Amino acid sequence: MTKGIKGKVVLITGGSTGIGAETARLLAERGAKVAIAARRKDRLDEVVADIASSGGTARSYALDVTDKSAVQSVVAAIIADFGRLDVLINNAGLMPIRPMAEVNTDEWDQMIDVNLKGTLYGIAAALPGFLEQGSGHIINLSSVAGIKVFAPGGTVYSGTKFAVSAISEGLRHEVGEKVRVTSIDADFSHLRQFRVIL
Ligand SMILES: NC(=O)C1=CN([C@@H]2O[C@H](COP(=O)(O)OP(=O)(O)OC[C@H]3O[C@@H](n4cnc5c(N)ncnc54)[C@H](OP(=O)(O)O)[C@@H]3O)[C@@H](O)[C@H]2O)C=CC1
Ligand SMILES: CC(=O)[C@H](N)C(=O)O
Repeated sequence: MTKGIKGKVVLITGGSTGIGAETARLLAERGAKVAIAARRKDRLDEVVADIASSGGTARSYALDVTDKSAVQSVVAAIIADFGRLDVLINNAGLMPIRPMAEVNTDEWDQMIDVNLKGTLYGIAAALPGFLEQGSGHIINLSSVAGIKVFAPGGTVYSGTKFAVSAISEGLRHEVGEKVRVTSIDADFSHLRQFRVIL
């Protein structure tokens, strides 16, 4: 892979809002060809229109990252549309804040499905192609909550982010000679849209 982001094809999951959408705008401004994927196609299309009006290249793909075969299909569609994939940013994630004592197993499932399994499905869809082409970069959004447990309230969220950090480190050990693996321990961003606030 040549150095620099210009001309690279980058898939950003959770690109409809927040950090994903802003990253898409920034990378497109720097010359990347950006593919953004999330459930809300209308929001994705607004980001794509924004990028296009500034002269950048972007396409949107409706995607629920909890659907393993849909993640595979979107990666295949991006390769068909752009000719290749160079970078995967596993950004889709959610952080409902709630004490464990409330035992909201639906939210626990959601965080595990999106933050953890969604990240793994992204890796599963992109890694074989990256290994075959001998290059690629997988960037996983972890968190400071993946280093220090964010409790009370963010215990399960932290659990998913500890797992994302562990998987990133293990993946780097296993494939790091061919594929770059980065885990971003992001701190609080004003972009977060809190879905559940105590
Ligand atoms: N903001 C912060 O302070 C920090 C954030 N992070 C991490 O950064 C990432 C982005 O956070 P942030 O920008 O704040 O979050 P937002 O809530 O603003 O955006 C989350 C994105 O994920 C998408 N998403 C949620 N569920 C799914 C799903 N099932 N399939 C596909 N896409 C999905 C949403 O799109 P849609 O609803 O359209 O599907 C949206 O685009 C997360 O992984 C978060 O944990 C880490 C540390 C700090
Ligand atoms: C625990 C936090 O608020 C962290 N910044 C995150 O959003 O992951």
